[in-house]
Amino acid sequence: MTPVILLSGFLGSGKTTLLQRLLADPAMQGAAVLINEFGEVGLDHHLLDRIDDTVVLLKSGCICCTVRGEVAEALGNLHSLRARGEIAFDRVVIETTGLADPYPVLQTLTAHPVLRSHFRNGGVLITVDAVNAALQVAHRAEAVRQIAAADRIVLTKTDLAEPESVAALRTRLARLNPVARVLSSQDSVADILTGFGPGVAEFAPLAACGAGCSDPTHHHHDHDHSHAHAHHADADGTLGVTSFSLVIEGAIDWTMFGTWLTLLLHRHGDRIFRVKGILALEGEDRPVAIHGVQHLVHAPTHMAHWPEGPRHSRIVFILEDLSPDLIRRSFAAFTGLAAVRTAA
Ligand SMILES: Nc1nc2c(ncn2[C@@H]2O[C@H](COP(=O)(O)OP(=O)(O)OP(=O)(O)O)[C@@H](O)[C@H]2O)c(=O)[nH]1
Repeated sequence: MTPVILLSGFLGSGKTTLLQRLLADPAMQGAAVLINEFGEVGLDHHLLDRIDDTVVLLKSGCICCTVRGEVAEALGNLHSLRARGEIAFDRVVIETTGLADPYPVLQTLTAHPVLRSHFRNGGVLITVDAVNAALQVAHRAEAVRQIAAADRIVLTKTDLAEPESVAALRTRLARLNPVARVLSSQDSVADILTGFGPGVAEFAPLAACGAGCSDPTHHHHDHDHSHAHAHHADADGTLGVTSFSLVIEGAIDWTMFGTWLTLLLHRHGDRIFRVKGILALEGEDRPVAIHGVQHLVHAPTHMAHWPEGPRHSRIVFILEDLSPDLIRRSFAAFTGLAAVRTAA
């Protein structure tokens, strides 16, 4: 039975960064990877820098409400390819969207008539952002569900947070999920992986079930249903959580862009869960990856090379109750650049 590790954690909490580290470890050389992102434009597979037949990008959408079938299909395909000797893998890592409830994905594994005889739950690894988690846990049930479903929690960005707030977060996490082991992204991959992969026990019983309960034994259809709709713009005009992207032709001036992004997140960060993008910057041959999470702007990083296709800047936003138009207008007014295309 091939173990399936579920890697989840709220938007921007460091899943792809951790995955990249894990995949570089010899113990994970044989891992196949499924990536699911919220929104129309997937960037994570580019940011991961590993492209082969064992990396599968699932179609956009929320893994917990729309693409369960796709997870099953993708796992089924991987299994068939391996059975025919076309690829090899000894475990699978699924990186879910930051808004996913891990439980339905695990349910897919254990309930599917075919998959259940080839794959097993290899553990739930959750990244928790030490800078933003307090806000996320207070306002987003998904963040609580992910923590409650964890076998192991990796605290990220402890290097950017005050020690007292990290200590308070650890106390909060222990209350939400007393059985998960909590490590930090500063820990070695060996420590993070110990107890993971083949041979791991089935996932631990959950404690501390409240509003964000993800205990399988407490899971009801009604709960699942309302949760699914909470991700999307409501029919009555309430915006809800929306995703859109800006595509910009031509090189961007970094100083101007950085100032715009900082001001935008300063003003609206509570309602901007995530900004990430690949930028074509003036004077740079290589693309630059940018990340923002709520009020936090991360240092930009150079990517190794451009992904295939036109070398346009692409910036993805995930917003709550904020109009994409506001972002578009603000971007155009500040930078003087109009997006050539936007996807809602
Ligand atoms: N300083 C610091 N930055 C980190 C750490 N972990 C992640 N980051 C940064 O956080 C930003 C977001 O990281 P990602 O790995 O893309 O987060 P993600 O959870 O995959 O994001 P989504 O898939 O959009 O939900 C990037 O700029 C990372 O470099 C950490 O431990 N310390």
